Formats: sequence, structure tokens, C-alpha cells
Amino acid sequence: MAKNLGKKIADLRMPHEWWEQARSMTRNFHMHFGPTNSGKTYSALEYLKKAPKGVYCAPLRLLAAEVYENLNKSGIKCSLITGQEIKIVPDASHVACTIESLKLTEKYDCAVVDEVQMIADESRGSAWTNAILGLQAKEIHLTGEPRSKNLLFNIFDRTKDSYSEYLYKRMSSLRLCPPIVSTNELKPGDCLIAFSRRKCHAIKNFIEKKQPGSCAIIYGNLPPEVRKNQAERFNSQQQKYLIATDAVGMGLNYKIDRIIFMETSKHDGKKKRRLFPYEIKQIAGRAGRYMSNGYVTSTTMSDFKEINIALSYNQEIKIDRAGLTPFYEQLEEFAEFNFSSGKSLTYSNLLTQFSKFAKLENIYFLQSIYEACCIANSIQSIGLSLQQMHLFCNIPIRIKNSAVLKVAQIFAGEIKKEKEVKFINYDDNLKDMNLENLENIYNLCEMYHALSRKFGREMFVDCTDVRAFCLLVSMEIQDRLNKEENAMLEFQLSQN
Ligand SMILES: Nc1ncnc2c1ncn2[C@@H]1O[C@H](COP(=O)(O)OP(=O)(O)OP(=O)(O)O)[C@@H](O)[C@H]1O
Ligand SMILES: [Mg+2]
Repeated sequence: MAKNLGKKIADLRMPHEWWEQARSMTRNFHMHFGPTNSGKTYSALEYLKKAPKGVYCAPLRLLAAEVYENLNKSGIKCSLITGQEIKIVPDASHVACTIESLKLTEKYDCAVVDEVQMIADESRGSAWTNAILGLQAKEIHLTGEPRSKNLLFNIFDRTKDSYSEYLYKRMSSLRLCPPIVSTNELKPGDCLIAFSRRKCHAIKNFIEKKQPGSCAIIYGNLPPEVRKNQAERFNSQQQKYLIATDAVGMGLNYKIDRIIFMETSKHDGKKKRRLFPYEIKQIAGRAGRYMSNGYVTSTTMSDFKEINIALSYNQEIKIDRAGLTPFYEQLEEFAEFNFSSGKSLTYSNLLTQFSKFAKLENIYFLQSIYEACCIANSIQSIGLSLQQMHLFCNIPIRIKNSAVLKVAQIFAGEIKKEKEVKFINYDDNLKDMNLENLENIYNLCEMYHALSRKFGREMFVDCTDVRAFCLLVSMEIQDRLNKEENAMLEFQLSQN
């Protein structure tokens, strides 16, 4: 019997009914669909700028910051809110935020939700779902890949919102050209794509043996401000080439003339797999700028064939489900009912049981609990309450980084003791650390900030110092990248 009721309580059907305020409004959706670099975000922002009060929701901190700067430059007062930083502009009419920091209790005249296909992301999709279901705005602009169209129609059927659709085409052509076989064929404006941090560094080192200081580099683990710096150095032609992972596929604007795929398969956390055609298209689409053509190629014939097929492929897998995640109250209710018999209940066990019993409509999936369970397991012994665990385990931290998990345990211990949480004291001189350690320390700073947002700055007392330290760390990383000091890394490329 408990099991049946358990099922009932883990009922995640009709999530549109969770958002009463939004349901009581007349909302009009404007969907801007098209390939990379076709002007979708640009157009949506033009609408946003005209609204008396508006919000822009970005998939990445850097994009939120870019719109924040863009709006303020155009004379529209705009604040910035992300998991890491808050910049409140007095009397601001607009907000640029990361989608996870969107305030759904606020009313807006106009909202822009960028990169809407992320609604299907295994670990972040629910932030887009919540935005689409819960935004209290009369006019909502969604930008992204047309693959998400049918799913959105299905959602609007339920929410009873009206919608219109705008289709975009690339403003310049994208041409496939024959593979390159030697670094002598590289030209300024080239962007070389590989799928691991290690490979990117190997390529940078290989090229810089002959052409010192010629490469900017971008990958996911670099602090956003370093990525921005690298993009600026490349865009201003201070550095001729850009070496990047697929982190380049979404985000800042780059002045890339040609994309060169060094590989067309990547490790996706579970296994090595070939890129999907839409992934190749998204990265390749980065070549070319407003009104200037782009080129794409590879270094092997087999990758060339793969890209050729991908570029003309039009049977893309449709996105048919949106991510969903329970509120804490739903988890709590489920826990109270099913585990009231005094059995000890861990947070990861609660998530696992909930996901086993959860009932969802077929247009939704339960967002991955993997990362939250990893964090939960590593801090389980500390004995935080379920609510504290919920706050702690849902911050975006890099679970693959064992240093981050170790420090997470220390922070959790301080929270348990209701003590002020101080940042770890790094006596080591940053100059003596290797690049990877610097990146790890930056991750720790990010975790500290994310926790301070959840548990309050009264407890996380070092926020101001950590922000300053964070900047020092990213400046040090930047220096290392720009001074080509990574000579110890293996020069793998020549063997490949
Ligand atoms: N009408 C326009 N006038 C001037 N510049 C434009 C115009 N439309 C787009 N651009 C510029 O073209 C570039 C690409 O536009 P945008 O970022 O809007 O593309 P997108 O379709 O959103 O691409 P992505 O899929 O990568 O997000 C940007 O630098 C943008 O400022
Ligand atoms: Mg865009």
C-alpha cells in the first residue's frame, strides 16, 4: 500500500499546473529557429530592447554577461544575475541571467530564452522547462534548433499559450573544403577542434613549436573570463589560431573563417562515440561571420566524409522530451510517506527511490540524478538534514574532480557544525602550481560561490576575498596560456 501511495506522491504529471500565475496569463511565444550564426539571438534581443521590462536567460554565464554589457551599452539599464556573480544596476529595467538564476516569481513584459534545445539536456534541461512553463511574461522569445519544435508545440498545447514561428537561414554560406595535411596550410582565422583538454594543449604546443604564441585556446574547464580573454585575443588577431573543444559550439561570437576538425568522435563521459550530425553542424556553423563565408574541413579523409554527410543531413533526431526535476517539497512529501517508519534515509536513496516511482507524461523525462547522488554519497557521513542535502547536492560542481569532492566534505562539515565556512587557505604560491591545479582551484572558488548563494553569505563569510582570489587564479591561468608555458605536455599530434 505504501508503494502505491508512494507512486501517487511521486506524481510529476501536468507540471504546467505547478505554475498558477503563468497559467492565469495570456502569453505569446515567438520561436526563432535556425542554424548556428543565423541571427536568432540578435533578433530576439531587438524585441527585448524595446520592452519596458525584460529578462534574458542564457545557457552560460558568459552569454549572460555579453547581453548585460550589450544592453547597458545601448542605454538600457540591465542587471546581471548568475550563480557566481550578481551585478545590480540601480533602477534597471532589464535583467540578464543564467537560466538557473531566473526569478520565476517576477513579472516581465518580454523574456528571451536562448538555446531552447537545451531543454533536452540530461542534467540541466529542467531549467528550460521551468522557464517555459513558469515565466510570467506576455511576450516570450525562444531561440534554438528547429529539432525542438514539436516538443514545444506539445507543451503549448497543455499551457494553452499562443505561438508563432520564425525561420532563419545562415547569413553567409558554409563550404566544405579538402582536408589539410600539414600545419603549413594553416591560415589566420582557423579554428582547430579536438575533444579533450589534453588534445587541445597538445595541438597548441605542436603548432607553437614552429609559430610561438600563435594559438588561443578554449575548453570547458577554463574560467569564463579566461575563455573570454582567449576569444578576444583570437578575434583581434593577436593570436592567429584558435584551438577549441566543442565548448566553442555555443557561446561567444568568434571571428572564425575556417573550422578544422582534428577528430569527429568524442568521449561523452560514458564512452567514445561519433559526433551526431547536428553536433558537427553546430560546431561547423561557427565558421563565417555576419555576411562573410565560412569554411570547414578536417585532417583526414574519413573525417572529411563524416562532415560531408553531416552537413547535408536533414533527418536530425527530433527532441521529443523535456527535462523535469521535483521541487524539494515533492521529495519531502515522498520521503515522509514512504520512509516514516524510522528507517534511515539517505538523500541519494531518496532520489533513487523517487526516480523509480516517478510518473511523468511522455513529453517529459526525469532529469539525471547522477551528479546529485555523487555529491550526496561523498558528503553522506557528515549528517546534514535532507533539506541541506538538497541545497548542497544540486549545485553545479565538477564531480569528476576529486579535489572538489574532498573540499565539499570540509564545507559540508562546517555547515553541519553551523560554523562560518571559510575558504581553504592556499599558502602555496599560485606561480608554483601547474595549470591543471590552477583550474582545479578555480573550480573550488566556483563551488564556494555556488554554496554561498544557497546557504547565505552570512555563513560563507569569505565571498569577497574568494572573488578577488578567483580573479588572481584566472589571471594566472591566462598568463600561462599566453606565455606558452605548457611545454611539458606530450606532443601527441605528430603521432596521430
Ligand atoms: N541584423 C543584423 N545586423 C548586424 N549583425 C547581425 C545581425 N544579425 C546577426 N548579426 C550578427 O551575426 C552574428 C550571429 O548572430 P547570432 O548570435 O544572433 O546568431 P544565432 O543564430 O543566435 O547563433 P547561435 O546558434 O550560435 O546562437 C552576431 O555577431 C550578430 O551580432
Ligand atoms: Mg544565439
